[in-house]
Amino acid sequence: MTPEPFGARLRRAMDTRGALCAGIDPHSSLLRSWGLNDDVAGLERFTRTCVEALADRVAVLKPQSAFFERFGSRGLAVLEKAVEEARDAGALVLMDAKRGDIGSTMAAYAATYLDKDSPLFSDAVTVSPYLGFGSLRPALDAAAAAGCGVFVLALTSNPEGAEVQRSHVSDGRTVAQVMLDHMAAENGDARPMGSVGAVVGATLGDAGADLDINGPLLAPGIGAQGATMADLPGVFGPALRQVLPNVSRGVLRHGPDIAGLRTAAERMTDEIGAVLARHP
Ligand SMILES: O=C(O)c1cc(=O)[nH]c(=O)n1[C@@H]1O[C@H](COP(=O)(O)O)[C@@H](O)[C@H]1O
Repeated sequence: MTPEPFGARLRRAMDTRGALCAGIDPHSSLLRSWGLNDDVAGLERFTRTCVEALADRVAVLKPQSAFFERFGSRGLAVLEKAVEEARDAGALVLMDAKRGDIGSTMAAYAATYLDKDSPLFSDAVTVSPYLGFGSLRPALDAAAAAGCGVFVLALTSNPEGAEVQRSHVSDGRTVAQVMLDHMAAENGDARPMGSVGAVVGATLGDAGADLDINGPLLAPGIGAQGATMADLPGVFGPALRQVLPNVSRGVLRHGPDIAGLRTAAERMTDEIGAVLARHP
């Protein structure tokens, strides 16, 4: 049986649970502020609390792989368990791995995150196209076959990204626009939207790019990096309904109290709902 495409699953999750992607980023400073040690036991406790508080209510959970990898195999075991439990509780899991490599190695990354028999099998994964969009082909194909998604970095939230992403290619487009055009071609006219998403920082002020890719637009940068939900219409314009705002530290700093985490996530979800209501 063909699996339901990620774009359709995400659209439903955003429409029913609200458009929020909550990050699970176990920074050592956050572990300490939660009264936990910066060790595997602290990581496990932190992660379990996030999943328990949020997986049954937010549309998407985005664990940042690096914070788990830094503890080696025992950190990865915590991540594997979190992915499984979060998916069981109804959240879509977007693995923030930002992988990008030559095609043959990309196939191994695809097998890691997008093969249903892998212990880290996730609903979607973040990838970097800056080895050339075509290098992502193994991940794009694996995602399509498994009903998964791929979020491709386009215009990142950090100020350093512009020197690469805003530079121009010979036909006058920016590098980021070339990537966005590839994403639009991948998504075609899929309904309700395609499964290839773009990452576009909420911090950008004005994206200055054509974001009409018929796919989701992951918008990190809200909260700790200074952007707010109210900035989203200015950045995304007519593509606002495709936007999936990501908040990590802005929610996590309200832990370890489960109710505190839930209230923070609900407030963020309500804020994006209010922004969408004002910009129908
Ligand atoms: O792909 C991402 O998620 C991402 C892309 C980007 O351009 N900027 C960005 O901040 N992120 C990630 O989004 C999260 C933002 O975290 P907070 O700043 O704590 O909300 C981190 O996990 C980043 O790695």
